Amino acid sequence: MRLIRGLHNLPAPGTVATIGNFDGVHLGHRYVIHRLAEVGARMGLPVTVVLFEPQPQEYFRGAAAPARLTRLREKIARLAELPVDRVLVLRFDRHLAQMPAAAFIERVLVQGLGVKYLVVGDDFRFGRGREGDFTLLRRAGRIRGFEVVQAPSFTLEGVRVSSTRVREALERGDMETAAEFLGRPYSMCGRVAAGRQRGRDLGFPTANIDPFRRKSPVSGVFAVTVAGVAERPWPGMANVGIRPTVAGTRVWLEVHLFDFHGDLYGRQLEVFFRHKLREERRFPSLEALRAQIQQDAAQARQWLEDKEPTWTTNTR
Ligand SMILES: Cc1cc2nc3c(=O)[nH]c(=O)nc-3n(C[C@H](O)[C@H](O)[C@H](O)COP(=O)(O)O)c2cc1C
Ligand SMILES: Nc1ncnc2c1ncn2[C@@H]1O[C@H](COP(=O)(O)OP(=O)(O)O)[C@@H](O)[C@H]1O
Repeated sequence: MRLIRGLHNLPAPGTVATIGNFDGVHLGHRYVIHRLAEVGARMGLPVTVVLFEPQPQEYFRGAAAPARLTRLREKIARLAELPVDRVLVLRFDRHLAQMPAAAFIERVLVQGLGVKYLVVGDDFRFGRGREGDFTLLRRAGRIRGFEVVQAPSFTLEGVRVSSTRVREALERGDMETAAEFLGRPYSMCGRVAAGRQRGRDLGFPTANIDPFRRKSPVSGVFAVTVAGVAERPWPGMANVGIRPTVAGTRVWLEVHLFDFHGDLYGRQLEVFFRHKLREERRFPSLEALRAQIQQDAAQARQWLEDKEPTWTTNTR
C-alpha cells in the first residue's frame, strides 16, 4: 500500500476510489473496501482510499468535534491490512474547505485521481458550504465518465455499524460491543515516553503513551493486552485520564504490564482495551490510590485469565 500526501504526488490516473473519514476502520468500512476491491479487480484498476486530515468536523468544530477513534497513523496501519493500493491524504485546510464542489470534482477526482468508480456514503457532502452531494457527484460522473455508487450499509443484528456507534459503546465502557463493531478490540498505538518516575514509587511502573488526541474516546481503568512487547500480546492494566490525584493536567495512557521487568522507553506499543474496570477518581492520598490500583490489578488479572487462559501458561 502506498501513502500519498497531497494531490501533487499522485501516480498515473485511473482508479476506483472511496472518500471518507474511516475513523476506527470498523467493519462497515472494511465491508465497503472489500466490495470496492472486487470492482477494482474486475476493472483492472488500483483501489484508492481518500482521507481528509484533520477530519472536516475537527476543522470546523474544533474542540466540539467527536473524539477520534483512530489518529491518522492508526487509520493507515488498519487500511494497510485491507486490499487498498493507495491512501491519499488531503490536508483539510482553508483552501480545501473553500473549494467549490465542481472544482473538487475536477481537480481531485477527475484530473488528480482519474477516478472511474467512486463509492461514498449517502450523507457525503463536500465542497464550499457543503454544496456538493451524492446527486451532484452522480451528475458529474455521467458527464466526466465515472460511476458513483452509495456505500452499502453494513449491519450487525439490525444495527448499522458506524463510528458514532463505536464511540457510544466506548463511552459507556462497553468494550465488547465496540470490539464487535470494529472487528477487533479497540486499541491505541504510541511510543513510550518518559514520565516523572512516580509509578515506580507506587509499586506499579507505568509505560506512558501520548494518545495524541484532543479528546479520548475511552477513559478510566482497563484490563488490557499489549502488542509490541513480546511475540504474544502481554497482559496488563491501563489508566486513561488526567490523573487527578497527582494533579495531572492532560490526558495520558498509562500501562502497567503484569510480571514484566525491563525497559520500554521509546518502544512502539499497541494497547488493546479489553474490559473496563472503573472510572478514574481523585484519591485523598497516594496510599489510597496505591490500594485501589492493587485491587485493579487483581481484577484485571482475573478477567484476563478467565477470557484468555492461555496466558497463564504461555506468558508467565
Ligand atoms: C491501573 C491504574 C489505575 C489508576 N487510577 C488512577 C485514578 O483513579 N486516579 C488517579 O489520579 N490516577 C490514577 N492512576 C495514575 C497514577 O496516578 C499514576 O500512574 C502515577 O501517578 C504515576 O505517574 P508518573 O507517570 O508520573 O510516574 C492509575 C494508574 C494505573 C496504572
Ligand atoms: N511492568 C512494567 N510495566 C510498565 N512499564 C515498566 C514495567 N517494568 C518496567 N517498566 C519501565 O518503567 C517505566 C515506567 O516507570 P515509572 O516509574 O512509572 O516512570 P514514568 O511513568 O515516570 O516513566 C516504563 O516506561 C518502562 O520502561
